[in-house]
Amino acid sequence: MSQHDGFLSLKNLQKQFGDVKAVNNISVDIDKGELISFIGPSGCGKTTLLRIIGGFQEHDSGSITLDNEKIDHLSPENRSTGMVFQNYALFPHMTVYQNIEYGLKIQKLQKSERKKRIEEVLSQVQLEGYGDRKPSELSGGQQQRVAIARCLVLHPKVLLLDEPLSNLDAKLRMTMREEIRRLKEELDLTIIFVTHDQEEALSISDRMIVLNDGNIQQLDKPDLVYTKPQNEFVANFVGQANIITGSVNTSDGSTYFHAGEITFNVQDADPSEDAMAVIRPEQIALNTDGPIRGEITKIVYNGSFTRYFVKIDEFEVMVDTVNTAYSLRYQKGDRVGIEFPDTPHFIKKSKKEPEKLSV
Ligand SMILES: Nc1ncnc2c1ncn2[C@@H]1O[C@H](COP(=O)(O)OP(=O)(O)OP(=O)(O)O)[C@@H](O)[C@H]1O
Repeated sequence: MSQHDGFLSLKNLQKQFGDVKAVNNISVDIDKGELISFIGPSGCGKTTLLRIIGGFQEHDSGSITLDNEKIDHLSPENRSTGMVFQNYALFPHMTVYQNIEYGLKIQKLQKSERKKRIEEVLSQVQLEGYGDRKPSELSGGQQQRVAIARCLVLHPKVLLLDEPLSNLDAKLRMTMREEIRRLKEELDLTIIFVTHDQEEALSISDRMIVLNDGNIQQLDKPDLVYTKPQNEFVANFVGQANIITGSVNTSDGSTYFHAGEITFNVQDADPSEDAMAVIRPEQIALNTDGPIRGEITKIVYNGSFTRYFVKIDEFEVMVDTVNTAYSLRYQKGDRVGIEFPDTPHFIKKSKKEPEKLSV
């Protein structure tokens, strides 16, 4: 094994359905105890990739190793991977206890050992005392915990979660994110977490894999995906971005980026390239007397912050301002000064026109 092989190692995984390359030559090394999310728009291949790892979908080529063992040829039950499905897939006629016991019976564990393990896992997911209930007598969040408990009780090496929180309301989603992080820390679990929700991926992951059309667009820690997106797709899919296209040139030994009235001093850009500056809405400030001026064309109130759309020459930028008791409020039609960050993040201009994405 090379020193780069991870606890879970995916090598050149490939899966094609007809003409669609659902998973296109994906290689990733995942560490033990790491929570890694697969994120991307509908149809980008995240569920297919997860199902391949869990053994529910055959791949065309490539290999998977887990804890130094090649697992490609093993059936799902023999892989030491536990999959939690989006709809939980609990048996409705069985109690919580029986649902969790099911896999242990298949493994032919003795009754006393089963009881010990079930009590332990019910405590881990904070459902002590719920063993006799049927799934229909539980809230969505509690059903989710049972689904996770049913996997954990089998002591999997990797937990595979397919959009696990999508059926829960916004508040419960936040609680369950913390619960999943707590379980990961307490049990040193390795978790793969599929979601299309960028905010969820940013807040729960140790690292995230942004996918599009079966390809990895970026694999990084959440803060780097957000602050240093590798391309226009990532900049648009994870968070909201002002993407300003400009020209790069050199004068007096320094390299500059120009877009209309806006000029940035750029350290690393290649002067021969068209570049794009990626500026998050909260990185721009509005003031009353700055030199770069624009007009407010639209205002969207979001509770904790207000988003202003500001037209400067031929382009428009989004600006988010936190709503404090002291923040200035502007009106539609106001002329304002616009303060850009000193050093925005630059990406190379995409060769093809980006797809329009709804996020
Ligand atoms: N069994 C199948 N037969 C044919 N095509 C499939 C099959 N499963 C997936 N696909 C196609 O493969 C691509 C990736 O699908 P996949 O379900 O992995 O995407 P996803 O990112 O999980 O999407 P979603 O968020 O909508 O679940 C899509 O174009 C999909 O239509």
